[in-house]
Amino acid sequence: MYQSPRRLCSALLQRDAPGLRRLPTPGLRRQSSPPAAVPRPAAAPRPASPLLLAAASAASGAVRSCSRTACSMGNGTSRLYSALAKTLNSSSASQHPEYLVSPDPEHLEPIDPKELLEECRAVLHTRPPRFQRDFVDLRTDCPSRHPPIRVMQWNILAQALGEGKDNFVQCPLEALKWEERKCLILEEILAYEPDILCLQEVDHYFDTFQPLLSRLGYQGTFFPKPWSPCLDVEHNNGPDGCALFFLQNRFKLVSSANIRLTAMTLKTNQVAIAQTLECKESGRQFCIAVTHLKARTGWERFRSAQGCDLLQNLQNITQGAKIPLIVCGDFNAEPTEEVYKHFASSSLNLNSAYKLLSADGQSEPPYTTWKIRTSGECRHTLDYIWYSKHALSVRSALDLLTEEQIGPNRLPSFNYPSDHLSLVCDFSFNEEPDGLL
Ligand SMILES: NC(=O)C1=CN([C@@H]2O[C@H](COP(=O)(O)OP(=O)(O)OC[C@H]3O[C@@H](n4cnc5c(N)ncnc54)[C@H](OP(=O)(O)O)[C@@H]3O)[C@@H](O)[C@H]2O)C=CC1
Ligand SMILES: [Mg+2]
Repeated sequence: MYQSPRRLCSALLQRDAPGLRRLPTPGLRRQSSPPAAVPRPAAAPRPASPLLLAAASAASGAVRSCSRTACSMGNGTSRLYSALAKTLNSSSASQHPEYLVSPDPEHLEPIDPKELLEECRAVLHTRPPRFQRDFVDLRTDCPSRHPPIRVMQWNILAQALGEGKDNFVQCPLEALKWEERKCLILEEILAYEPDILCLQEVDHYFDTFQPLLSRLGYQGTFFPKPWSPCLDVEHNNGPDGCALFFLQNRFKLVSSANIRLTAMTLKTNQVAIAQTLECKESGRQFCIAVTHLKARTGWERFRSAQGCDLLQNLQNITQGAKIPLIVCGDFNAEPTEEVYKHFASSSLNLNSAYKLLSADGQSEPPYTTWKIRTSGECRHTLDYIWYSKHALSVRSALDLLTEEQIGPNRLPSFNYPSDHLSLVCDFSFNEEPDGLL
């Protein structure tokens, strides 16, 4: 049985990365006696229109050519609102066919994460406080010489699906307003400072996540679903898909593959991104992948086939497990499903990181998504972070929200932006991986 973890630690505080840029998150770090919720400090009121007007030019591309001289550092608020404000109507990814191409980071002015956080808080000042979650210390005996790699897995809920298709009957539409919900998503990312961010249901890549996260030092890749259901929603913002971001000061991109998953040799509507990264501190390479498998009951065999295809692709990329692997995803499958069993028994020697939060290390958490649809309450474990169990160790994992925190109306809510919880783990390389990875 899954039990509440006991070994709590403040991994946000412990996770030092000497010589590396860490994203400071004042006010979000743990206190010695953690409250159930993290209050947002009094925030400045939203700036007047001139700042929002400045946003238009930034998000429409001017930001890329805005030199330090032209945008003085003194006007940080203006620059941040420029980045935050929704000004682009990126109506479809067809406007941006080069999914792999990120703007040259040298042409993007860096954002101070603290300032971005303050901007988010200013937008969110009428919302209830965000929930407190703790990292659970899972450290094994073998200390690592290098700072851990923090990986975040999150189905952030596509804006078009949340407003148009998902039928979250207990969630008021007001709670889903993009201008505020995007700040809740950004706040969550800024709170946990992931080195690698694996997202599903991203339908605001080009106008929100790519420009902002690249200015925070991330390199991003987006692969939309070929027939995204978002496109059926009126006033959609383009297709949803998977996105993968990594911190450029920690990793070098070695190779990248956008994979359209097949099932029984047929091309499907589900995708994955797999990248080989090299750690700049240790020189060690590993593969990181993100996917979102087919949803809904009745599609179990289809998901299983998609999982087999993904495993085969990953086998090829890792040259039969010669480099370690981390696979993040919304698998849309409970641990009882065939696709889960394929991953658990694969020759790639994978383990599911969140099992380590259970007392016996063998049980998945009771839920990673919890929502109420017209059909009733849906509480499921669908999201996973798989890792090469011989080559990598999980040093800590972020605990899930409790039922009490989630509340009677479940997710999404005014406090939490998605129907899926984020999963966050700290990994380290084992110094001497035993035998085959
Ligand atoms: N124009 C065309 O020719 C085509 C259009 N399509 C469109 O795509 C859709 C199917 O695409 P596909 O990729 O297979 O989608 P999926 O069945 O995988 O689901 C799409 C999204 O719906 C969410 N979802 C899951 N269960 C429910 C539910 N009970 N009610 C509402 N939403 C739910 C899922 O969220 P989560 O993962 O969080 O559970 C997921 O993000 C079609 O319905 C159609 O709209 C598809 C093919 C061709
Ligand atoms: Mg969904």
